[in-house]
Amino acid sequence: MSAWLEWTDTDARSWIAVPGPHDDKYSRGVLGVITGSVEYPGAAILGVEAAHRTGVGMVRYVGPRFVRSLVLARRPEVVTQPGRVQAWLVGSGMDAARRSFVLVGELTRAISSGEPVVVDAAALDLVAAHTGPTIITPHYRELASLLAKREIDVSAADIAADPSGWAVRAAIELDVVVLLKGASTFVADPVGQAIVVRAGTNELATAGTGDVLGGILGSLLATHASELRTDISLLAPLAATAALLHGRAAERASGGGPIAALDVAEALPAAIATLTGRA
Ligand SMILES: NC(=O)C1=CN([C@@H]2O[C@H](COP(=O)(O)OP(=O)(O)OC[C@H]3O[C@@H](n4cnc5c(N)ncnc54)[C@H](O)[C@@H]3O)[C@@H](O)[C@H]2O)[C@@H](O)CC1
Ligand SMILES: Nc1ncnc2c1ncn2[C@@H]1O[C@H](COP(=O)(O)OP(=O)(O)O)[C@@H](O)[C@H]1O
Repeated sequence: MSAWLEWTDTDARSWIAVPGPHDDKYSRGVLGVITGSVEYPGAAILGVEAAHRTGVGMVRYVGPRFVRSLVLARRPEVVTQPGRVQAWLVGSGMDAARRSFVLVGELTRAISSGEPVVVDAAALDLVAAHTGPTIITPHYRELASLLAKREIDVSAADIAADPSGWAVRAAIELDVVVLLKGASTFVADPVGQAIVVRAGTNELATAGTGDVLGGILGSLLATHASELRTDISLLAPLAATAALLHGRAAERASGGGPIAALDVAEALPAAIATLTGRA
């Protein structure tokens, strides 16, 4: 039985990298992104927007060609040339049933690159290829189908009834950090770290907010890539920090009213300024 640490603003503060005078775009970290598809291009835009607004040296978007032009139309600062990256975000906004052979190869190469990686949505079934620091970001249905592929008979309803227990079980079973999404977010790693994040608003129950979370987390991994190389235990607090930041940005965007996912991404800079005491 894990003892769950409730993550606070004070905990999260020190996990957000603030650039200094000696930083440049490469020293801050480059996030490689393979997300979006003809079916779900918006997920790529949401993740890229959130990554930029969390603070990162560069976003290198190398997802499907059709999506690149849409991402560039929204964010001209995105680089679409392949090249070195310090972390990856893969899988949001894709349909596993429609992945091409080439795309599966690209996703697998990123997951097995040894760099820190966030594996979301339609790349979850490829997670066994991981070789470096890896976080998966399923919701209940996604975790249920991922575990079913490993012959663990569990439904989304079972996971909803015991999300903390299933987060721990999945982290051990898959040997990765699990960030299990829901009204509360449970982060578990294979060696017993267990963190719950309750920041946010129920208004987050709207399409695309998970894609925004992926971008936030990718950004935090890219900006901590050198520390992660020597200490994989940093993944869980970074994941919890991403969820807390996501929640605080959502509260700010909502102000008590409804939100759309892009509003959450746009509220990130102000949420970070407050959290890091620079507001
Ligand atoms: N703007 C975008 O491009 C967005 C893209 N998204 C992407 O969409 C893909 C699928 O994500 P999901 O979380 O939906 O995947 P899930 O596989 O969890 O959900 C799909 C299932 O939801 C159920 N469902 C569909 N419509 C329903 C309805 N009207 N009422 C009740 N149940 C219904 C069906 O059983 C369906 O098989 C992911 O790749 C995700 O990243 C989502 O994040 C939403 C926003
Ligand atoms: N009722 C809720 N209250 C608070 N947060 C929620 C609620 N429902 C979902 N969330 C959060 O919203 C996000 C939804 O992500 P996800 O299910 O992947 O949606 P999408 O695939 O549409 O992006 C997650 O961060 C999750 O923790």
